[in-house]
Amino acid sequence: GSPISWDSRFARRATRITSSTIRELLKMAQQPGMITFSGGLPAPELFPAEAMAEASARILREKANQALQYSTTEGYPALREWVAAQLPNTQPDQVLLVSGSQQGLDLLGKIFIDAGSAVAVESPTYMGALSAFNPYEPEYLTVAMDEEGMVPEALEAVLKQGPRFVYALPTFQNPSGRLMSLERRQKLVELAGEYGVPIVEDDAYAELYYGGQKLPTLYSLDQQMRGGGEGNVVYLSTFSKTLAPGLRVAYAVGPRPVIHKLVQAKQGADLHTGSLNQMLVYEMVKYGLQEQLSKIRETYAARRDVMLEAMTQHLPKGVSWNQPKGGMFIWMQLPQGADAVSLFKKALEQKVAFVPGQPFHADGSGQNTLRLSFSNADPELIREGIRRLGRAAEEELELV
Ligand SMILES: Cc1ncc(COP(=O)(O)O)c(CN[C@@H](CCCC(=O)O)C(=O)O)c1O
Repeated sequence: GSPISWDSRFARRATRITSSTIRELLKMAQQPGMITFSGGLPAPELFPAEAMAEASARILREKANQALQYSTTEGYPALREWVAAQLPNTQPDQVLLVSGSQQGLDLLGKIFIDAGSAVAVESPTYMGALSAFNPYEPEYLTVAMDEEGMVPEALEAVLKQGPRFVYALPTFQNPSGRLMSLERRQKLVELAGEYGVPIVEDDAYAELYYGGQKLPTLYSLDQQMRGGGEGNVVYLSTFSKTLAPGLRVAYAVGPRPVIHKLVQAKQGADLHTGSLNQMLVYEMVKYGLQEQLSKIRETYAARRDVMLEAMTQHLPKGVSWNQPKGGMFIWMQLPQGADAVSLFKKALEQKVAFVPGQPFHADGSGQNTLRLSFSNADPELIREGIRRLGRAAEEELELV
């Protein structure tokens, strides 16, 4: 018979499933000699591999059955308790361990989004969230930001349209690096409460702050505003940026009805998060992560400073960027009219890679923006990579 046209056989939602720009670019950046600032990858030299080797050997010697058998969807009890203890007024039965916060985003899309539902997102926002939500066919309402985060007037105009939830990254936002001010956090929680719109707080970079003190989570501000009780915020965070992303262990915390529904959705997705990996994560965090966290903060802050200095030295005028106080990313704007994808191609010729910014914009804008990750290259590579980027940018901007 005639060859099968699979495209015509896929479900309608499959047409909303496209490849992750970051993952595709990471593949292209595999070329020898390439310096890549693409993925938000932790520095591998900081993985506590030796301690993990000992801990996993001990787990397999002493608790092989629990580590290798099917386990509960909710997650490893001791780790649930540990996570609950990190957040105010939170019980273990409000915690679900997930296979990366990426799975948390997918499950949240699955339980909250119908075809055509309005979903409020920042502009720009984490493209992985858009990839997770897209198959459920939402209509995105984008909320403008300034350096302090979402602009309240823009947020209120969007909340009035009754979105299923607001997806917010208040702490060292991916991709913009922005830190939402306390005042804006309070405003967001108040307005969302007033309009009865749940908040999904993605706090992947909570611990990656370089100087300055931690600001309260939306989750805790919401608790305070309500004087305790179950709030309006589903909180996501992960062990990927502080321990190891390859373990795929993260967590969702929130009101019991939401967590219960997420558990049911997860049962149909992957039954449960890897048993051994959860037990290993618990062994690594039960005595605290302070030593690991201070190593990470010191290393990433230094790499950020080297990149910022090199950018000042090598990038042509007309290019602008932020000074992130934490996280892994520097967010750059080319002059209006310049095209970051065209620059990306010239940069590949110079053997340097980054992530063009348009895929971070749910409304398709952002053609002149790009994201650079500073976490996964040593200072010498960062200087050389930015020198190369400067050459590519000179070429690109001559044409504008
Ligand atoms: C805001 C935000 N939320 C969730 C995730 C996914 O983290 P998990 O490892 O799934 O916990 C991430 C990870 N984003 C990285 C990782 C993607 C890299 C890759 O696809 O390999 C990035 O933006 O480059 C994130 O930034």
